[in-house]
Amino acid sequence: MSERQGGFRSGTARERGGRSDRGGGDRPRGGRPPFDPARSAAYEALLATHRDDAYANIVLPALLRDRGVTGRDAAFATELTYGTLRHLGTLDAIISAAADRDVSRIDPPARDSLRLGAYQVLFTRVPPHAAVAATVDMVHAVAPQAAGFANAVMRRITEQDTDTWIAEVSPKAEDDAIGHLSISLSHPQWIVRAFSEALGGDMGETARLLAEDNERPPVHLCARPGLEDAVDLAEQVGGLPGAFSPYAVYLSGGSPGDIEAIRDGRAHVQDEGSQLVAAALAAAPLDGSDERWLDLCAGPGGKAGLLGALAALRGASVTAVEIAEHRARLVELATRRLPVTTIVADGRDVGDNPALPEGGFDRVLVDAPCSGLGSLRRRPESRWRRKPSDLPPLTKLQRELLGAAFRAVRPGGVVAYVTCSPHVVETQVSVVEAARRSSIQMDFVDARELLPPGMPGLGAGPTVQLWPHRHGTDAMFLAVLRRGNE
Ligand SMILES: C[S@@+](CC[C@H](N)C(=O)[O-])C[C@H]1O[C@@H](n2cnc3c(N)ncnc32)[C@H](O)[C@@H]1O
Repeated sequence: MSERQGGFRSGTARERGGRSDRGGGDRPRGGRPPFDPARSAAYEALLATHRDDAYANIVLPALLRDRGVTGRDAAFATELTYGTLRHLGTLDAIISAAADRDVSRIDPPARDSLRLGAYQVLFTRVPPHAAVAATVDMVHAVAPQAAGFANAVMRRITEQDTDTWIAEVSPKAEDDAIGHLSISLSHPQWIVRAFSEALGGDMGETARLLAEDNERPPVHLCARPGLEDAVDLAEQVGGLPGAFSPYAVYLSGGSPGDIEAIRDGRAHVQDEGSQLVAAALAAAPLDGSDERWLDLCAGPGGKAGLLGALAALRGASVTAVEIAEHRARLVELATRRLPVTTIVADGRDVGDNPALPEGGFDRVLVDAPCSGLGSLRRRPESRWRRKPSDLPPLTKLQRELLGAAFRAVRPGGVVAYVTCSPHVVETQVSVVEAARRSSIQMDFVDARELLPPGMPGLGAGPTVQLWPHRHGTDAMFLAVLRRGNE
């Protein structure tokens, strides 16, 4: 990468004689700007997310690995990258005010350096003088002509605390509640509007949700029923059993890949909400046969792993359908030694594909492709990448897949419709529309009764919306429908 594109010179930070202290350090003799490995990795990762549309959670670990950045430096790089991406809306508003020009008019290399610098000053404990020095050094390296400008902007940013800046750059809540939350809690306006609609217009609760999206997400494990016990697993990993799912364990640190139970297929990584909605399908009461389960959108296989373990306990089996070949392979890996058959197919081909006969299944899961607005805390850049125009093709697909699920389930059998999005267009509207358009009679089952007793904040039913700020889970939506006995 050339200097003009904003990349650092080749070689690792250490090779270039950089320092790894978080304060940015002194300029080394010889006048060459210092680099520290954490900040340079964060800078490159940030650049890649908008230059190459990269995913931070893929590009950053690769950068850290390639450069041999580990331990505290790796943790700091991760905090800088993810934190800057999550708070980008707030940071850009403050940088624009401090620079007296819109961020879109600042060259990308200087802009990304300023974003990282402003994040350190406003949202971390890095001493402001160290954040300023490190940012100016970074700009010296990636956009030397802008070093004086960056110095002035950074110094202005340190002149006020975070709350004062936010009050200055965001509209007043009483004048523009959506605009206020959008800037102060760093989400695009259309997403704030969608969340507030799903929360019945409660702006206080919307603010709590947005704030939760800006936190580092927890890692949840699923102890596969019949193979591992959640309390035992919690002890093994030094974590805590989950609050709601009987299979959940909250991991407090360390890498899931190092856990023996995960390596040998007794457990897997899965958000607790995702566990709850998959288990709800298995919990729905059923008259008659209960042997053939179908997961119509299975990749990468989190829910198929849990359903497969539950099916094994009951002598049932799961057909896992996935349209993308590489994701189907992930399902196969995730369900080894479980009674799960994975097929690469279009889930809408029920009745045309011999593996997907009409009326051939007792329980069907549609974990539909969706906007993913319910897991923004896990994908820090995605709130800026998603657009309202993504929704129409997704909702069309959701309704078609649901229609196929209605055909696939036998009379008296149950269908669970799940999204990792709380957007009402993808949740309530999709499910009601699909039921209305289908010639098959489908009746809502109260999904609240299929979740662990005593779970708070489940609303008035029959569908359920889980929330990060209420339940500590991703914002999973669940509707359960039973096919009429024609
Ligand atoms: C939300 S993800 C499913 C997550 C999965 N159930 C889990 O828990 O790991 C949706 C999946 O549906 C797949 N998909 C999209 N269109 C499909 C179709 N027409 N038929 C089958 N699968 C489809 C996507 O490739 C994606 O892997």
